[in-house]
Amino acid sequence: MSFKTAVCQMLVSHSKSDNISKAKSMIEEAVSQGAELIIMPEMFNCPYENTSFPDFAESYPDGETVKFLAQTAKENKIYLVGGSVPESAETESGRQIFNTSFFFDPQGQLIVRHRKVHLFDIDIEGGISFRESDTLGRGDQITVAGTKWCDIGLAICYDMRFPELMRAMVLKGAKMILIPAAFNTTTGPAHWEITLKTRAVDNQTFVIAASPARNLEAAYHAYGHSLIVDPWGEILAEAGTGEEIIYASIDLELVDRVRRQLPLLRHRRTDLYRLEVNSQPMAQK
Ligand SMILES: NC(=O)CC(=O)C(=O)O
Repeated sequence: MSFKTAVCQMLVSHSKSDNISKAKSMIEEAVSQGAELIIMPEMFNCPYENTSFPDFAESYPDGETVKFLAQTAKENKIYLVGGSVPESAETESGRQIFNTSFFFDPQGQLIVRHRKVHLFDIDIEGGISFRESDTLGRGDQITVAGTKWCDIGLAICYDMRFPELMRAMVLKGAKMILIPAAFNTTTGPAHWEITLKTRAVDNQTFVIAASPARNLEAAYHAYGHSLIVDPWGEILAEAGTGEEIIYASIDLELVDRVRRQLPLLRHRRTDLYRLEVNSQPMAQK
């Protein structure tokens, strides 16, 4: 059995309400094309910059964006990954903002939320510097969502660079990994495609990464090139740098076929090495 998935590579502006309206029209377009699983980009309601995260932050379940996501999933009877948004939440160490992805089912119920686990604190000579930890707290869970098709792993952008996290999701049963992301024009050309293809080939899963469109008026220039890769490492769909929806038909039988013919997971030498996982078994809502 296969189903259609879509990635909405949308242009993000400085207006939250415009971003939500744009997301709505792109999601409706994808639904009209038969998509049942739709993935939005990282920070789709907010410019990707530390100065904006606190201003755009909202809480679950009453925030404008999360309400919109739940309602849109329900109205259209789709699985909807709400890219990510700045989430404001009370924690043991006080109020914090997280870079959070909310994943809704076709009844509009939250299945899981993933808070970005690895914060993007980097300084690349002649390129980009960014410190998410200036404004954001980090999540502490490995996130796998149960859906009617299969278990699906969820991570955000920089998380994809950590193969242990991806493997941990796969060991929990994930056959697909979804990654709202916003690489940039320094790291994107160098690492985006090779990293996504490698995660797909190592884990023999579908990997779907959703980027914002490139906005040259923004402080942070997203790479674009949203990508859908199959478990054999084939690219099923790739966006350019502008606003665009990409689609692919997902046949989960391919995961089983590839794993049967090339049994990497079974051939692991767990007598020699082993992945130790310390997080809770499942992300909490
Ligand atoms: N923006 C990110 O979180 C990650 C990124 O751009 C990179 O890893 O490169």
